[in-house]
Amino acid sequence: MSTVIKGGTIVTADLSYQADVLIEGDRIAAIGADLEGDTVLDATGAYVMPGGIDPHTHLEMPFMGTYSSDDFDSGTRAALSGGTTMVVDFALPAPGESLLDALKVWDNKSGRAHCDYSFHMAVTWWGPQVFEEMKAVTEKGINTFKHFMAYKGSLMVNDDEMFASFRRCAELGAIPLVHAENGDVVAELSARLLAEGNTGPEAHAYSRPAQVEGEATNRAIMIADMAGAPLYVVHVSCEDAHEAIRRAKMLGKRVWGEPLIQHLTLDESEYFNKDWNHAARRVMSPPFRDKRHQDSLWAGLASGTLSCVATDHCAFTTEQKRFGVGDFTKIPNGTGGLEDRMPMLWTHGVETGRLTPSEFVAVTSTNIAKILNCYPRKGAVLVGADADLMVLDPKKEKVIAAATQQSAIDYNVFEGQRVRGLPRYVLSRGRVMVDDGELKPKEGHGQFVARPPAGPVSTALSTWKALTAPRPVERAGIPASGV
Ligand SMILES: NC(=O)NCCC(=O)O
Ligand SMILES: [Zn+2]
Ligand SMILES: [Zn+2]
Repeated sequence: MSTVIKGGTIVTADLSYQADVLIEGDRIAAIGADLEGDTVLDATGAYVMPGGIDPHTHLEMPFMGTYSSDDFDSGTRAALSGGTTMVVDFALPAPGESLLDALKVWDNKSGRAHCDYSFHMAVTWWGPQVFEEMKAVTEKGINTFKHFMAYKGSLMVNDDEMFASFRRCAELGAIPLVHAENGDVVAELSARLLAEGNTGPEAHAYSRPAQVEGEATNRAIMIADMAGAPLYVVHVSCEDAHEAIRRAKMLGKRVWGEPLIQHLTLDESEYFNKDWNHAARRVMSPPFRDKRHQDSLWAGLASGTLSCVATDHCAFTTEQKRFGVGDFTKIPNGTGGLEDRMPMLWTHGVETGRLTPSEFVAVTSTNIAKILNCYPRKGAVLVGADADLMVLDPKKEKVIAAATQQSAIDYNVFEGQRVRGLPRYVLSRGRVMVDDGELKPKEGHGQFVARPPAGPVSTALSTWKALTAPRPVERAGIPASGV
């Protein structure tokens, strides 16, 4: 059985051109004019592009006394319905737990996935066992390790632990990721705000000013540089963090920054809404910022100083959010966005002229596939690549509404937004998952995508670090051993 996508404009991270795409089995078999196949998908007037890759999701994640409500079933249905064909979730060992045991738990959960997926491994504690197991984790096809610099008392790791883990990443050809907020300062500010009677969701934003993110981002960059590892900074929300990344990049450091669609399009005024539920539903870390910070993020995407747009999809129901009535520090942190990332970015990015269609492809798919070392299997429209594709109809539009979403929660932070540029078709390894706008999911279709270590950037950086490493100066008559 073959499928041909006919009459569309192929958009990749560097080119736009007219051609048909022939798919045989899981893969793209040919790209060219007048191709024939058993099934024909009409892409006239539409763009054929790599399916989105969301590098930052938390599906069924144990967090703040509960579990995020979207699992690999509802979460990947939401992904596909918005044109995302691969998600990368975080395996999260409890402090003291084996990394390999945590991986088994995530393997079990992901059996329900409708689209392909991979994992990052979180480093939530440090010791010889973690050091050893990191190697085994990379051998299982996970080349990224996440570190929380916030959430003091639960997931947070300290600088010495981060330095040790980053060094291990460098040795293994892996990439450390950081949630960059100064957890000590956040804990202090939170306690003070509560003591002063600031208990509502707006205090969440006050407790995490841009400085806590800027400081932690810069600290992580410097620690990674000293450890000889590249660095990926998740959910960059502000100019302070972007500035640190931009500066590091200009100095030749290997750093990537990931803004979220939420921070690009929603602002801090949400936290001052008189409706407690409205404000609490938007509580996430880092919090939403103001227009100056949003402009900085958009500029970063256009200029290339920021690399990928993610969602950090971590969805909690209103009932779960209400755990924090009377104490904002107990509101589960997280928002949804998997279904909305691509249409929101197309609408607010491409339709406004902030991004070109090729830049849209780069920041939603191709850049992250390269960083995670699964390109060109993913993130490409090339012969031999997985047929993970979206046919985006620039004229198709809808109004975002919780009532019609795939996500299991009872609201949507983008409720009421009119978006254009919706999927006409979405294919996951050749299977049509969205057919003329209608979702046709298949539970269990998703497969794990193994991502080997020692990608090109890690290899180049370790070569450079070896070349510039400290070495003794040989001096006549002075033995190196001091004897
Ligand atoms: N971002 C957020 O508030 N929740 C999910 C966990 C994390 O990424 O920090
Ligand atoms: Zn985070
Ligand atoms: Zn996250």
